[in-house]
Amino acid sequence: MPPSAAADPAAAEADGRSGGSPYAVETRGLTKVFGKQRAVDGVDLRVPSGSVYGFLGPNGSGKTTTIRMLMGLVAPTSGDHDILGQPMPAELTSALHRVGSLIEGPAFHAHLSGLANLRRLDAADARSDARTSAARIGAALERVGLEPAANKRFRAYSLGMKQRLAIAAALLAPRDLLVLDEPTNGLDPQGTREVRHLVAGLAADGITVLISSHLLAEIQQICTHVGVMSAGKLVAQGGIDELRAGQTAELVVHTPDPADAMRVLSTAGVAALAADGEVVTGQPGGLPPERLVAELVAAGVRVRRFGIDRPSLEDLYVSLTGEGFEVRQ
Ligand SMILES: Nc1ncnc2c1ncn2[C@@H]1O[C@H](COP(=O)(O)OP(=O)(O)OP(=O)(O)O)[C@@H](O)[C@H]1O
Repeated sequence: MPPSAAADPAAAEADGRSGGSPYAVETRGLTKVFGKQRAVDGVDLRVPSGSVYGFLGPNGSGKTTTIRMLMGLVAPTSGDHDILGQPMPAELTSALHRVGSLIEGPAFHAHLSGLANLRRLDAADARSDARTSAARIGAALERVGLEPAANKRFRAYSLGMKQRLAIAAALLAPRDLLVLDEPTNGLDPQGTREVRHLVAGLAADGITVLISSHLLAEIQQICTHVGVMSAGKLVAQGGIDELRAGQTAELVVHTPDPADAMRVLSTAGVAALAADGEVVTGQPGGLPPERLVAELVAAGVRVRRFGIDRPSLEDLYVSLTGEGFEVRQ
């Protein structure tokens, strides 16, 4: 099942995965002030159950602080939130045993194998049942594709394998929600692909995933929803298609007759017209593109190139955060 098919809040609500709420995470006015700085400022996060929610924003925009508040690791200055339909922090214990997280990353021992590391972590968890430990560890290793390397020492793992082991540690118990803070940070392209593939698989199993990143390009292929943070505020949030559809399309005409093109296009209802050399841009009105081309040609305008571009999600991200982006596969 693709992630988008899993993102069915109604189904999640009906089967009780989110305690009757359509959201796996919902915050209301979540705020954290450090001294004079509002690191997180009135954030209303809505992570639909079954979604892969990309929590995006430049370094320092408040993602980690938000995630730490979600997981009860730091107290909000104001605001409140529910996790899997349970109010926090009142239901911290009952909600959080269904939530796996990768925030700072568990401390693994370099000289121990992946398997031995997971055994140690499982034994250290007071809630875990020793009788089912071997089966749960085996299942977690299988889920992240590390059984063939289970007996290798941690220090021999690639960066991607190390990160997959950290995700396995978060999966030692059955989870409805997985919260991953910058899981692709510092990974090479291969490691990034491994983590992306793993997250897509978990989403297909019906686990809601909240994944933060400062690089949209790294995670947008697997996200059904995104939220964009900038300077402590959530500046955009929604389904990927919905956000893309909300962007204004731009008409671009390449012509050696820019003045005539602007006159014709203006009459045809194109707004915000501008010319830069032989390139004319504007916001198309109600007329379909073929009519605009016909009007230009009929008026004797020489059209060398004509296009209507919908800005990409990257354009939206850059315009919202003022942040450049690196394209990494
Ligand atoms: N314990 C703290 N004390 C004081 N300031 C803090 C503390 N934790 C975070 N901050 C500040 O709050 C702001 C938001 O930081 P945060 O780590 O949440 O951002 P981020 O988006 O996760 O960025 P990064 O990806 O770099 O971690 C930053 O300016 C940071 O310096």
